[in-house]
Amino acid sequence: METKFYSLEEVSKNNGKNGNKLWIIIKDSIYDVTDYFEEHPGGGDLILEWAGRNATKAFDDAGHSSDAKKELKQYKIGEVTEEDRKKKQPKKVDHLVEEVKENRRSCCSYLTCGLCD
Ligand code: HEM
Repeated sequence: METKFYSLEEVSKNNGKNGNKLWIIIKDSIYDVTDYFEEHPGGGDLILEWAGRNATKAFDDAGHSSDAKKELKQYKIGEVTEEDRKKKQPKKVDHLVEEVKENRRSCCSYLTCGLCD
């Protein structure tokens, strides 16, 4: 079967919301996990969090078994266009908020280091 190519923008529309499909990207391949995510042994939320986005790192970090990697293959529907493979996907806002909170915390600990009572 011929490989279908989708842009990151098209993938991002398939975010599982408002009746849209739920697609995720793992290593430039696109997977339609609409009918799978609720059966996911690690819980549906873990997959939902990556809906319409690149889940490669999360998938690898979870240390999936070879069976899990085999299972993944059956959901493949296409690949990211050559053009878009080089593009970085925008970070999720939640992550940025967390980063800001972290920075603020280290700022506060600096101010309350005990030297300026
Ligand atoms: C279609 C995509 C995915 C498939 C087919 C899949 C499959 C599986 C399978 C079969 C397991 C059971 C353990 C194993 O065999 O490794 C598992 C566990 C797990 N998965 Fe996934 N997974 C997918 C996506 C993801 C994503 C995107 C994440 C992101 C964080 C994730 C996180 C985890 C975690 C943390 C566990 C461990 C759960 C536990 O042991 O309690 N998975 N997954």
